Amino acid sequence: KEFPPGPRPLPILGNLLQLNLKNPIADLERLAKRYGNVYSIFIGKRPAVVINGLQALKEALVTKAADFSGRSQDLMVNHVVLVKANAQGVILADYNTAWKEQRRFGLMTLRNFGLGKQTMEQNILRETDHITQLIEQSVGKMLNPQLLFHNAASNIICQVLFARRFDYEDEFMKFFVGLFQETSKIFNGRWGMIYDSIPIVRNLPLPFRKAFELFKVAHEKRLVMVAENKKTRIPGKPRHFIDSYLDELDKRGDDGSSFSEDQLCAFILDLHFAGTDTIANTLLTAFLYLMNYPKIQERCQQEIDNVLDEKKEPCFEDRHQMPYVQAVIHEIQRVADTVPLSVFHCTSKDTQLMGYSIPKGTIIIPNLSSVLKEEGQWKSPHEFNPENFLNDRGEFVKPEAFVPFSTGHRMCLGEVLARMELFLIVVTLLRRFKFIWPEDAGEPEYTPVFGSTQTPKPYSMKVQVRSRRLS
Ligand code: HEM
Repeated sequence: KEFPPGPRPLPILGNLLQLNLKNPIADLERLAKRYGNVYSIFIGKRPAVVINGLQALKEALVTKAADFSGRSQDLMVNHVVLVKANAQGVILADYNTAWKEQRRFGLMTLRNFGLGKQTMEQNILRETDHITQLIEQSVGKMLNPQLLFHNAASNIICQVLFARRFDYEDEFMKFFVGLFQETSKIFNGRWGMIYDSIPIVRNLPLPFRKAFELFKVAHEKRLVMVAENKKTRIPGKPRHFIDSYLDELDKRGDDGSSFSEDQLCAFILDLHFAGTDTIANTLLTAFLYLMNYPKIQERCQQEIDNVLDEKKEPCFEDRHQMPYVQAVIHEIQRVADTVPLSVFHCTSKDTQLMGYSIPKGTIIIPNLSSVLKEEGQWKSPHEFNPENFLNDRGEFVKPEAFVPFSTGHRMCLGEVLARMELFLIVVTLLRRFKFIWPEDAGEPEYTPVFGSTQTPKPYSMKVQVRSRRLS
């Protein structure tokens, strides 16, 4: 059995020059046409296997999850995270007991702080009320929503982590939102690929140093946050994620487990990062499309008005009465393609995939983007069309190829929170406002800016009030 085929690598550079480093998605698609759904590329000297299409993705991440759920430990992103913290958190932790312990704790704590309960919905609605007020102030003017959604998403996850929200002008808020926006474009972007491919350039003063500097400052800020929190904490009475983690640390003492304050700092940065940039970029995509497909926007508004009627605000349960809105939100996530190459995985043992041999330690690139627009899986793979999620009776259905959160053991830990946020924010804003693409804005640009998370190119919107506030 052979290693997957792929373009011939150059010494030292690997396949660096054969990929458009600004946005390699089209090149990865071209290579799949030439070499098939499982092929190899070289990141410098290191082999990586790119997995395309649902069948191969499922075989790797679900059927053979135990072999394919590791994380490479020597990419730029690992070095950046480790620059100060002595721990990898959960996103970058390898597939081992430490990751399992941290992930289980994370899921349980998210549940305790309101997932599936009213508290989380209330937090989301409160933040949505805040952005509603800011949008109201922009009626009749041009509004750039770029920071608005990042600030809102950041505050929602901050409620879980610290039980507090920040003013949008607060330095803490501005620093972290800026950090997420900037570094998410460096990691899988051109400079990240150069760093990963050519080790001798790593100490040069190139743009990737910025990520190291920002993460150093981020770590200092986390330490202050944890220290301040300790002053007011009452053991056994957790108010938020940090308290719960410190309680767990007390309980475990020196039991040799993976729980530590370094881990805590890395974990809260993971959740804050993953919970902000993904949601904000999906919301930016949502309103870009809704403005440019006004009929779809109106149909959503009709359904929302019918279901909510005189109800003051929506709740997550309302989604079951709103199949069209559900279909639209899922279609937005499909075209938003927010995390196109997932987080890279790594094989944890010698294994096989679709008949090929893949040795332990090989970087695995799950090309989620390829599945989200795979022909044969969708009614309209290359168009924005909510029918992709509706059956003949107009009921909401979710095809198996809907994998924006990935699949298998490493699947997104924040999926439920993300779905709740997207539904409550989109429904609340569409109920209250009509969003209009400005006449002088020209043709919309749908191709996003590539990165570990993708962002729509900046745009402005016009807003009209369409319903009164209910009390
Ligand atoms: C639209 C929103 C979101 C999308 C599209 C998304 C997507 C993803 C993807 C593709 C992965 C990688 C999975 C893999 O390695 O196979 C991931 C991992 C992760 N996500 Fe999300 N995510 C979203 C929101 C969130 C939120 C709100 C949180 C925080 C509560 C979060 C926390 C995480 C964490 C902690 C991981 C790492 C899981 C692990 O390695 O075990 N995500 N997400």
